[in-house]
Amino acid sequence: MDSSTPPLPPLGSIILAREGLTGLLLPGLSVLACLIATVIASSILLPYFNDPYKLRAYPGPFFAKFTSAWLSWIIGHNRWSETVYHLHRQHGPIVRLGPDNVSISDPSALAAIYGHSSGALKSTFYDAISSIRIRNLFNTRDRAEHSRKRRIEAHMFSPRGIRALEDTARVHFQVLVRQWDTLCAHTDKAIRGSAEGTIGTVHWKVHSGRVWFDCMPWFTFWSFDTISDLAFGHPFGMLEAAKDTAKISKSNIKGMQAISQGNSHSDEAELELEEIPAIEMLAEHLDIIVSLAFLPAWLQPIVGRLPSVRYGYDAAPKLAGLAVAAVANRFASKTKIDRADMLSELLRGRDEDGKPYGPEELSAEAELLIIAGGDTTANSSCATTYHLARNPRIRAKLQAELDAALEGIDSDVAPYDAVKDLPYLDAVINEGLRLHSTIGAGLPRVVPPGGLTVLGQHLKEGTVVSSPLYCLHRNEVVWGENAHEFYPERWLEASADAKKEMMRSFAPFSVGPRACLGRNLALQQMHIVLATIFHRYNLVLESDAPLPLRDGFVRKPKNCVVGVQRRK
Ligand code: HEM
Repeated sequence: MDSSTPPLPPLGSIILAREGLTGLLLPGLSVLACLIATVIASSILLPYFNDPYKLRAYPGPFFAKFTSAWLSWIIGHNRWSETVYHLHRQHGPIVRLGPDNVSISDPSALAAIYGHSSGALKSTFYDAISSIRIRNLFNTRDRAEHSRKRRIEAHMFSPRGIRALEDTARVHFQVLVRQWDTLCAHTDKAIRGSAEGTIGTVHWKVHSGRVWFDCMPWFTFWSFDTISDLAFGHPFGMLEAAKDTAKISKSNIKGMQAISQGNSHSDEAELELEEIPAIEMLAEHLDIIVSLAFLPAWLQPIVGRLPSVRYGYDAAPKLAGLAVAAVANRFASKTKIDRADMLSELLRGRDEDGKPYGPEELSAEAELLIIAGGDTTANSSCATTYHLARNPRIRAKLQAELDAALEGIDSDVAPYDAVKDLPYLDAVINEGLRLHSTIGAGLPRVVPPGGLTVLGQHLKEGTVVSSPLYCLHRNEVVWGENAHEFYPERWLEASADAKKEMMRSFAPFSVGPRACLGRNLALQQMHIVLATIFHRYNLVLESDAPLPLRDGFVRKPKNCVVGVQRRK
């Protein structure tokens, strides 16, 4: 043995030392454990017994009485709207969803909670939904800040503003049709009636005289390319590549600097870029932050470190990078500033003091357009397509209407003017929005000082209250026994009184001062895409199974495999 190596201590002394340590550690740990248990117990039990919002009388799940973690758990497991729906069926129109949170499912609740005179503002839930430090139109909770932003942005979403973007949007319908035509051509080339392959990342196969593929990615590629082109003047290029891919700035700090400097040495900002799967990342990110959003703010970043949620939680800077790169490129290229798109409108926008948006605020608003506009339109179009592919009678009736309206029009893409007032197409779109309820959850608001009376119940200031759209859209009292069926005729057959009741319960874009700003654009896009697809192709489902969904803040189809054949 090396003489410099200290001799090993006798075994007995190691045991004694350990016991000494344990003797010291154990009482310390027990005190700490007791302290933690006391803090947790008092933060859960005290509010329950004090009942500061006077919600104890309302029924609901046992754990919801004590902690908002119950609702987080439900959202995290993709069961938000469905769970709240079943709770209302079980308990009636008022259900407690958390220690300070109540859900009211009644048509009168919509105006009372979200209407112009309600006074209820967005809750802290919206603080979690931001990837850029500065707030955007959607997540700002301050009334004055919201009014300022809404004034700046409202006219670009007016019917006239949207019509001005139609030519830009048309290009992406054409690419969608070209890609689907290429897929359909495989049917003729298939040897002994079968073949398979991939285009980009989307798999297809031919059998039974049709080409079969998942149409959900195609709707998202189309919608994200359209909105990125309308918003930034540059599509992501997903449709052409048939792949979920977008370029972002590697460093948002450098991106912001490039925006501030507005360098114009070249046509593009000198930024290091990287490619990300933007749609997948956005979906993961939204799922995670929304499921954590009802937890206390200090707890969210701690839970966000867990390995199972880290990828989605940490995606925020990358998603911000989408907008930062696009805005930086736009600033670099002075020539493109005058292009007719939303970024030009945002750049021109001034508040009443003549102040324009700064670089960070501009990026925050541009990012919002992608997040709010891309996913929602794609999900609504895909869900409506699912119901049409599932119902041959309804599909044939729609196709007869489209054939008559588009006869003699020499265009692969249905012109909006030709399809915007078709009664059956309108009914199909309303029915798709009703039954699917793309945003189906109750949008949380805070009861203002002085309280709020909803459905005869006085709610105390500070209570979080919502009215779930999915439940209102499936209320059998309003929609009848077939409320769960896709039945567009209900919109055409209803008496004037019944229609009035239906409209009181129908709010796919929400109502009041925080209602969807992109409604006109979404409806225009849905009219054109559904008319174009169902006029040109016949679509059927592979199986009659229910549409698989991620049921979070946005109800997103996971996939929708259809068999497609050219009609024209
Ligand atoms: C079918 C498609 C769409 C549906 C179902 C939908 C639904 C909604 C709903 C329910 C809200 C209220 C959210 C809340 O209070 O938390 C909302 C807000 C908003 N939506 Fe949409 N939306 C759609 C498409 C779009 C599009 C295409 C855009 C723009 C590109 C857009 C932009 C916005 C904005 C900016 C807000 C925030 C408005 C504010 O707070 O003042 N939406 N949307």
